[in-house]
Amino acid sequence: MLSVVPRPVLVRAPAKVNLHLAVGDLRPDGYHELTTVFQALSLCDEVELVPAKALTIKVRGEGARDVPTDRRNLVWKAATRLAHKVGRDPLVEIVIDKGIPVAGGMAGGSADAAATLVGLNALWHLDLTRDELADIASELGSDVPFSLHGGSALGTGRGEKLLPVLSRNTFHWVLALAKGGLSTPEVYRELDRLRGQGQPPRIGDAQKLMQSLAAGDSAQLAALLGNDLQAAALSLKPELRRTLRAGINAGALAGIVSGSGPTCAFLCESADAAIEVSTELSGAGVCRSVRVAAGPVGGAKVIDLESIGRT
Ligand SMILES: C[C@](O)(CO)[C@H](O)COP(=O)(O)OP(=O)(O)OC[C@H]1O[C@@H](n2ccc(N)nc2=O)[C@H](O)[C@@H]1O
Ligand SMILES: Nc1ncnc2c1ncn2[C@@H]1O[C@H](COP(=O)(O)OP(=O)(O)OP(=O)(O)O)[C@@H](O)[C@H]1O
Repeated sequence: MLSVVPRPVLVRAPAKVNLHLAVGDLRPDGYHELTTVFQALSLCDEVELVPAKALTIKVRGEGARDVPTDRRNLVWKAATRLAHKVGRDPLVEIVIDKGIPVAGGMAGGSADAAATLVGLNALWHLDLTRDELADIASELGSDVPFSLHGGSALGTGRGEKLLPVLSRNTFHWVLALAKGGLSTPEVYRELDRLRGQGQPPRIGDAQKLMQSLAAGDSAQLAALLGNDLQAAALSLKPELRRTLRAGINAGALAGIVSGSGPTCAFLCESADAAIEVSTELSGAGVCRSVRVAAGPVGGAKVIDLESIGRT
């Protein structure tokens, strides 16, 4: 008897940078109230899903050795939670190809979780709406809803409540990947500690920044980038100060720690400028490696295998 080989589903999901990350007070549930403006970047993870006899996870690519392949992986949680909701067993092999730095403050695990939700929705023909997927996403992590949403968005609550933000033009970035990662909860704790000592000053509101996005003006946007977690990330990894200085010296319009760090994101005037900055920065010896990226791009989405030459 002929057995039919199941077709895999391939999903691509973007990294994010927080253009504005205003951290409010610590809530009783252990999260901080946020006002953040996210932008999804062309740096991506790819997640391939295929029916299997049991739930298994394989990881390859950027930093794969540091990613667990058991129930600690956010993808495991995404698959089991979705399967439970729809009353089936998560019998699927999931292969994650990492392009997003691990523990880099760019929502790599969240991208994979969002990709898994989108991928299983397709593989199992569930027809769940984006809103239904977003509800499950918010149970998995604060950044997961944005990884689904993509584009540019204003995030409130713990970052999971999203409103789309108008953005004109493409923005060009250089990302400086650090040696080693930072733990997100530790960075938030460090900010609370610094605030307990009366420092550092808080960034203001996001109105002007959103206007600069709507105008598509990168010079204006550069002047308005802000991240309350930056002081905490710099306190835990002081060498990032050199990285931020080196990006500016290399010709970037502005540099910022991405989310909880330690990746530093540099906004550049154009695609050509980003290539020049990346070349100079990689020669400066202030980071593990550099990447060029553009944003905004869309959220987690299924890739047509034929469109990439796979039949
Ligand atoms: C730094 C950011 O990437 C900015 O977008 C996010 O706030 C982090 O989002 P995430 O990695 O999805 O984080 P979660 O998995 O939801 O939370 C991990 C931990 O980070 C801290 N956390 C996270 C989000 C938030 N609004 N306040 C917090 O204090 C909490 O200690 C929490 O236990
Ligand atoms: N699919 C995954 N990819 C990467 N890390 C994962 C994954 N699942 C679990 N982890 C664990 O989570 C930790 C943080 O990973 P991740 O790459 O998501 O951090 P991050 O990009 O800093 O997240 P964020 O920006 O959302 O705070 C890693 O150290 C790793 O052990």
